[in-house]
Amino acid sequence: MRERDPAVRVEHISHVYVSGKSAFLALEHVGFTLAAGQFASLVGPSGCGKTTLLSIIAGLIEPTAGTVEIGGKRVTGPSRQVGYMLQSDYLFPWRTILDNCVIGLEVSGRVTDAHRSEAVRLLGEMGLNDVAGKYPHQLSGGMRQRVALVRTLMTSPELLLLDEPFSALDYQTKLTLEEQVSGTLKAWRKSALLVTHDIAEAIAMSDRVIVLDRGPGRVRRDIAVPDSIRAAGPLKAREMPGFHKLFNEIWNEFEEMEAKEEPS
Ligand SMILES: Nc1ncnc2c1ncn2[C@@H]1O[C@H](COP(=O)(O)OP(=O)(O)OP(=O)(O)O)[C@@H](O)[C@H]1O
Repeated sequence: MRERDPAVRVEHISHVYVSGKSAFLALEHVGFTLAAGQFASLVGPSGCGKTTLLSIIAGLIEPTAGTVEIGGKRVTGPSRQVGYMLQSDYLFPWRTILDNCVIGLEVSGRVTDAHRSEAVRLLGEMGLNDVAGKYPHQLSGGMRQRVALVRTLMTSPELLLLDEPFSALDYQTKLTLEEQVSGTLKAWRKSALLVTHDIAEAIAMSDRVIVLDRGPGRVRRDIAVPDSIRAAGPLKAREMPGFHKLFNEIWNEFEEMEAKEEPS
């Protein structure tokens, strides 16, 4: 990636799902740019196309129109530059935690002892000491999500796509993980796009919150999170002045979208 290339450039993305004779416009003219090292959240009403957009950026779905560039290169299919982390951790139950962590590298035939040591070090950084030889069923949901993050980071992606990775966790675990993931991604200078239904989580973790409009999805608002909130980190962000004002601003966008939908 050249110095000035953004992590992601999404231009005029539209997507139509076709099944049989019916067609459904899921996204229309979506465009935004994410600078290298930035963390942005995508929020919007259920069904507005957030996962579709993430899948297009990941190269898993070809858009009907428009282009995506990652690190200055046009996306034409899945790429090693992108790591995907989902609500479910998708760890293989028959593999140890360490073997799960290096699976992405193993697939491309490049696992070394140094990689295994790095995975153990990263697990330790995420507060997971002494788990390398265990199996996924021996770990809690929050621990497994941390393993999933280590597995994602092991392939050295430039961009992480996070699709509701914390939504299945209890509140306390979720806050702890938000803090750990955010700290790790900042330390590694990774760019990330997080899809979440949780407005507080979006503000607490991000440099920007992108609000998608009710279907067909379009960018409705692109809101910068003030420096004071960003600098506080996810846990403390919620106590910062300005947090609730921003929360209400985004909440009002959702209310306006809902009001527009209601039959007159
Ligand atoms: N394979 C598909 N075929 C047809 N329609 C689809 C398909 N996948 C998604 N859709 C529709 O496209 C729209 C956008 O779906 P998508 O899952 O991207 O929304 P979302 O914002 O992620 O939803 P949620 O917040 O509920 O997870 C929805 O109306 C959905 O029903």
